[in-house]
Amino acid sequence: MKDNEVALKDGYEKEEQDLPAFEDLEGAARALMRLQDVYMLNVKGLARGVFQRVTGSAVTDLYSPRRLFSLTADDCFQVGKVAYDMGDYYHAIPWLEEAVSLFRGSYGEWKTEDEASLEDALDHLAFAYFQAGNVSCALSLSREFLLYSPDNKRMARNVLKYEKLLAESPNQELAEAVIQRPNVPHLQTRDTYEGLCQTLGSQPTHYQIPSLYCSYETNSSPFLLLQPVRKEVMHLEPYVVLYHDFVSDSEAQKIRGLAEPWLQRSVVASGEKQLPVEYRISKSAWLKDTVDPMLVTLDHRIAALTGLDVQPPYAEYLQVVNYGIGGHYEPHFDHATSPTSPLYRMKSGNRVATFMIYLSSVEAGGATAFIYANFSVPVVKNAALFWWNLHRSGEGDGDTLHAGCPVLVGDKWVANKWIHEYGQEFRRPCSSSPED
Ligand SMILES: O=C(O)CCC(=O)C(=O)O
Ligand SMILES: [Fe+2]
Repeated sequence: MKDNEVALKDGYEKEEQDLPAFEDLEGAARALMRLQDVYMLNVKGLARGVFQRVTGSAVTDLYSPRRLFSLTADDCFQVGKVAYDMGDYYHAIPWLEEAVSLFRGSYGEWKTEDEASLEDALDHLAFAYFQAGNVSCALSLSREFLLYSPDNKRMARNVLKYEKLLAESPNQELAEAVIQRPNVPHLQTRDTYEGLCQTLGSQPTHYQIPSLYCSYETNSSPFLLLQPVRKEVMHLEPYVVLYHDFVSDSEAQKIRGLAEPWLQRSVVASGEKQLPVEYRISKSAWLKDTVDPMLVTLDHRIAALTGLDVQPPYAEYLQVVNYGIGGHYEPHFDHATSPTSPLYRMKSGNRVATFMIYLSSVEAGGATAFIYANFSVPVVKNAALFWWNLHRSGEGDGDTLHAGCPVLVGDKWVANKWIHEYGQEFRRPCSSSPED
C-alpha cells in the first residue's frame, strides 16, 4: 500500500471506534419499536416525528414537538430490516411499508447516504407478508418489484409460487394477517405497565382519597426544622412518597456532571453475575461520597428525612442513571429475591428502601410505574421518590413491583440511594406481622 493509503486506513481505524456500529443501529431500531409498542404509536406518525397514540379509531397526541424531525425512507428500511432479520414480521411490516411508501415518493432521486432502494424495500416487504400469511400482498409487491428489475429470476419464481398458492386456495386473497407481537407473552402485568406509561395521572387524585395528603416534613430533625421538605403521599400500601425540591437545580446539575465521565451500560443481577439486558436500557455510574463533599451533604439530608442510617455499608453508593430516547427499566424489584444475589455481598442484608432522586425533567414518557399498586409518578425534576421494599418482617413486599417507562422525548436522569436492612434496627423496628 502507498503511504497515503496507509495513513488514510490508520486514520479511519482511529475514527471508527467513535462511529456507531451495528449494535448501535440495532439498539436504536429496538428502541423505536419499544416506543411504538409501549405508547401504541403509529409508525407513519413516528417516522414524521409525530407522537400519536392510536387505539381503534381514536388518536391522541402524546407529545407535540415544536419542530418535526422526519426519518428517511432508508432509516425506515433499516429499522424494518432489524426486525425482519430477527424473524419479527409484526414490526418489520409497518416499518417496511413506510420505507416503500417513502421510496416510491422519491423514486429517481438518489441520496448518497442511502444504503437501500425501493427494490430492496419491496423485496423484504413482500417476503415479510408471505411469512405472515398474506400471499396476495406478497404477490402484488413482488410484481411491482419486477417492474423495476424485470430480469430478476428469484422474484419471477416467487411470483409464480404466489400465483399458484392463490389459485389453490383463493381464500388466501382475503386473508388479513393477524400477527402477534413477538417475544412478549401476553401478561396482565404488561398491559397494566403499558397503560400506566401511556396515561399518566390516571390514578385517583388526593382529593378523592383523603389518606393521600401533602405536608411539610421535618421528621423532627434539626436539619429540616428551618427548611421542611414538601412531602406528597402517593400511595399507602406499599408506602410511596414524593419529596418535592429535594435537591436544587445546581445540585442536580453537579451530580449529573460528576457521573457523566463514568457512565457505562447498566447491568442487572442475574444469579451471581451482573449482566447487560434488554429489559434495562440506560447508562449508570456509582459515585462514592469521597468524590465531592456535596454528596456527604446529600446523605445527611436523606438520613434526616428518612430517619435511616445511610453510611456504608448500611446503604450503597449513589447510583446515577441516564436514560436516552427509548431507555427504560421494565417491571422489577429493587430488593433481592434470591439468596445468591450479589446484593448480599455488602453483608448488610437486603435493600430495605429506595430513595430515588429525579435529576432532570423529561419532555415525554419516562414515568415511574408501580404495576401492582396501579399508579405512576411523572418525572418531577429535583423531587425524590421514597418507598419501602421490605415489610417489617424482612420479607420482600411483592406489591413494590415497579418500572421506569421508556423515555419518549428528552433525556432522563435519576439517582438511586439503596438503603439496607442492617443498621436500621432501632430506626425501623421489625415486626413479625407479615402485613407491616
Ligand atoms: O427510572 C425510574 O423511574 C425507575 C428506576 C428504577 O426503578 C431503578 O433504577 O431501580
Ligand atoms: Fe427500581
